[in-house]
Amino acid sequence: MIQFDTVHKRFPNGTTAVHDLTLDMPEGGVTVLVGSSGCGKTTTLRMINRMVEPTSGTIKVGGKDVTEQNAAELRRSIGYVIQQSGLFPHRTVLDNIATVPLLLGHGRRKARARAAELLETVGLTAEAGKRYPHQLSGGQQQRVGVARALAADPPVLLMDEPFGAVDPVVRTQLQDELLRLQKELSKTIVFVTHDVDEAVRLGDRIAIFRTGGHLVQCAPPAELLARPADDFVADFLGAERGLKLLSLKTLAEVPQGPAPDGGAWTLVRDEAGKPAHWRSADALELPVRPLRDGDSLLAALDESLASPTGLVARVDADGVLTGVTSRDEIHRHAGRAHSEARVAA
Ligand SMILES: Nc1ncnc2c1ncn2[C@@H]1O[C@H](COP(=O)(O)OP(=O)(O)OP(=O)(O)O)[C@@H](O)[C@H]1O
Repeated sequence: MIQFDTVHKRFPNGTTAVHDLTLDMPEGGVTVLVGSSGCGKTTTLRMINRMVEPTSGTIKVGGKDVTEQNAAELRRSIGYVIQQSGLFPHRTVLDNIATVPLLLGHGRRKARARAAELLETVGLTAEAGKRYPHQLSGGQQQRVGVARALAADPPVLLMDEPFGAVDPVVRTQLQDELLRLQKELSKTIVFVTHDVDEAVRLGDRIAIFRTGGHLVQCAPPAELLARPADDFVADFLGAERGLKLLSLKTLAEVPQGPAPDGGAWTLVRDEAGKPAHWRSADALELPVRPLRDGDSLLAALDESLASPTGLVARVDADGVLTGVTSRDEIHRHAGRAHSEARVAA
């Protein structure tokens, strides 16, 4: 757990970057800091590992006041990932990842073995480990940045716009990877972003700041989307709040029925039982895009609107058809998700 208690940061030039911040960031969870440019997100993050010292107030990590710890040791015990990955250009990828274990006194061999293991964890090949950072794509460099931050197995990970410089497709992949890793590792993560969708996707809690370093609201994404504290938060979350809320719900809770066979549409399957295509009564064939239980209600809504059949084909983890769900059923659940969120908030 990271605890901010009335933390204030005023820089020598008179700028107040963080204004009396009191905020708990739960252990093993992802707390996302969002807000417009200059509202104090990075300063908040950097006070946790003492790259910036607060003017007043206290910050505790795991119950210990950070100012009472040696700053260098503290920094080594907290992973830190930034947008430009911050890799050493003249060291190979493997050596970049091994840096912190080496600093912590692990022998060279052990540090490199750990680095090789982490390469795999973040989805890179052993071959990539032999290259230099400039020989990797932006997305791959970010993966290396994450691997390096994880190298000392720190309980806390600070991530400052880590995926800000990559294209949207790679960004989604990196977010997926982080969610997968987090399921295994349960780190206490503080994540800064400008992107509301990224915040909703990754955050267990989202803290919204406004200029002057004021915290406006901190809540789980569903609560924030259903009940923004004020117009500032509502505007910040954007016009599609309702759709974003559906991105948090999964298709698993929506019932399914048998696939149609012989009416206006037939869902044709291959020998393995996987959906192959839709066939109309007059033999028109259309592609099918099946969804799994873990897909979001938003994806289901999108597919139900896009599919001329008005049906969403559903498959199990192996891609085998389990049934179909109608557009009406999905709409009903979407409406219910909204009313439930409003009541719960
Ligand atoms: N070293 C410094 N000296 C003076 N002012 C600073 C310093 N660092 C940051 N600031 C100011 O403090 C305020 C908060 O900055 P900070 O970088 O924390 O904001 P941010 O929300 O992370 O912004 P961005 O999203 O643009 O990265 C800004 O007005 C910034 O100009």
